[in-house]
Amino acid sequence: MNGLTAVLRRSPRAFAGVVLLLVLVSMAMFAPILTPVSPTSQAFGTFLPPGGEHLLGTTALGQDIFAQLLYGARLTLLIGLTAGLVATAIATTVGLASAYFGGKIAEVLNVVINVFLVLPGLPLLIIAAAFLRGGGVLSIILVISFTGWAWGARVLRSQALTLRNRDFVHAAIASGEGPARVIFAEMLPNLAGLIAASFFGTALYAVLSEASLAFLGMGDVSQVTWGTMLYWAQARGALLQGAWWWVAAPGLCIALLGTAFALINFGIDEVANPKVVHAGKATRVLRRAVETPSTPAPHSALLALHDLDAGYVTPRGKVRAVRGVTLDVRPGEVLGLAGESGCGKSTLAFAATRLLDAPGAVFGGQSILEGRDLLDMSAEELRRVRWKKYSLVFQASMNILNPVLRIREQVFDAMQAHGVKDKAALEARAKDLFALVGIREDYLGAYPHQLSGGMKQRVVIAIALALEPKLVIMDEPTTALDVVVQRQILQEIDAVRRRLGISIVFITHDLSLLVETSDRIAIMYAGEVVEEAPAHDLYAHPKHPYTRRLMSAFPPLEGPRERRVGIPGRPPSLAGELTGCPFFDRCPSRMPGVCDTRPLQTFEQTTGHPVACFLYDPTVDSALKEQEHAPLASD
Ligand SMILES: Nc1ncnc2c1ncn2[C@@H]1O[C@H](COP(=O)(O)OP(=O)(O)OP(=O)(O)O)[C@@H](O)[C@H]1O
Repeated sequence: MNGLTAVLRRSPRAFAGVVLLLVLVSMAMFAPILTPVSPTSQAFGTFLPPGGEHLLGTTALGQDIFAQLLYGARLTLLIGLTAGLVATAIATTVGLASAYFGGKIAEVLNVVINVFLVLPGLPLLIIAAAFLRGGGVLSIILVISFTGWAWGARVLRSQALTLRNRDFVHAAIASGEGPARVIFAEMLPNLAGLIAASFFGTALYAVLSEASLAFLGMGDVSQVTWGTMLYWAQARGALLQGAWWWVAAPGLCIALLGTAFALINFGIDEVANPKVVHAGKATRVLRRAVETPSTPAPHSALLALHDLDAGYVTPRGKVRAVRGVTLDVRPGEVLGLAGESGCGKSTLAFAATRLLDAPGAVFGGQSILEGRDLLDMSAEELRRVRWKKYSLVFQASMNILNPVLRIREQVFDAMQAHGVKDKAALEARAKDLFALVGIREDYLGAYPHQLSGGMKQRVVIAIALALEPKLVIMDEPTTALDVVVQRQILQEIDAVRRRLGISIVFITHDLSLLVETSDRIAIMYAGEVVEEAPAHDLYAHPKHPYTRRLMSAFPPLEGPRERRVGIPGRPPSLAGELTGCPFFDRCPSRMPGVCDTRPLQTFEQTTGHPVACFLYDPTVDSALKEQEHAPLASD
């Protein structure tokens, strides 16, 4: 309704079209009031010209043309609007299904669309009408719908294909929404303008087709429509008899109806705001969650990764971006995950939550959440647990917000997909969540483009928290925002964590930020976790040479400002097998003959502070450990 008001307010053409359509509809509705004469009554003189008793004259059989026009509007409109509706429904279903499902289903549907597109319209219409002759108005509607849906399907499919790849659709799928919900609740509102345009276009086609069929005598000529009026005028030689009014009246009405549809169509095009329809750049915020525990995980870990191996299958072979990672996330803690860009942090997050899409793949290992291996779950089990047990927030995740849905609906969506139906409960929860992440509740009624980046990111965090998952994985959730907003959001995340007692995995390359916000920190390098320790311990006593280097690359939390040094060299390629320590080439403490030849191992000198470095291997000679080396590789 709001959409219609907007179209009418902003487009004079649409306004004119709607007024014209209303006039024609009123003619049909109020026909008995507007004329006392029956359209089939033959009680008058033949071929009487317009004027006097007969406003638009009479036919060869002495019927009143004005009465025929009013009553004829009923069937003509009924056929036009119903056929438009049916054809648009077919076009929308076929177009969206083809875009959503892809693969074999799309191939079959595309063949069907293309076949209907290449079949010549009018002959097909005539053959189909001849086949269904005698079926009355219903058969005419069916014939027109059957021949008129393919163009709309093709246009909708193209637009839906671009939507299908938008992040908010990926996010909706990941958050457990089924195909019907994704198609109808997420994609369809974005296509509303196009669907409406398709409807009016098809309705116009239907009116013209009905007129053509009737004119050719293929329709039900015993009924009064504007088309059959033309048929009888032609059959009785109206123009030869000089009775132009018999042809002009229905002809003009058909033209006016066509104009009304076309004007509305233009108006929708004008108003279908590209900012809204094509809004938003990228977004990568996904929200997900996991199901109930069957057995408690070892070490009471909430999430336990065991020897997780994951990466990408490329034409040149496998990229092993995550290499045998074993890591626990404990209840209620913030686990920070840090490392240089490209070390596999995001791949780890996606693999652990089973969200790694092709060409990504999990090559082995386990990801056990409350006793259940996520990697072993069926799609349905996974759908049930995602978002309810765990959720994810990614960098620029605000782009998962659907640009044409109000924020409220999108916050509700998450909860509704997991069974919360009561409107009052949804509203109350949404308000609570907004208070939690520091947004005024009146923004629930806003559209995403009315919010700043920081607010959108908070909305996404609110959505990720909607079902109070036990674990929220945040992959650079604030990197796209300015420092002040970043800090505020991080403080709020921490407050939420304390209040709800959830665990957070916080991923960033900013180690100093992690030291401030995390309970424990794991350092990743070349796909492996090379050091893991309580945040304060890691800050005060970093053990791995890589961690030390990483630490010195960031400003200290306190004390005078100093020039920071980067880490010379580059990480190794993850495409091949790595022998020994992956940091060997860049390590100032490397021990040739040890670090580059032995399989990497983890040593735990201090409890709770394991480190994958031979400097902590008690079997290695301590004299060897004291040598410093310049890095082999340089930037
Ligand atoms: N689609 C892909 N195909 C092949 N390799 C990929 C693909 N996506 C990522 N990689 C590689 O996987 C490795 C790990 O990437 P990932 O994005 O997980 O790292 P990251 O630590 O999260 O980096 P950043 O901090 O920049 O996001 C990188 O070396 C990257 O080049």
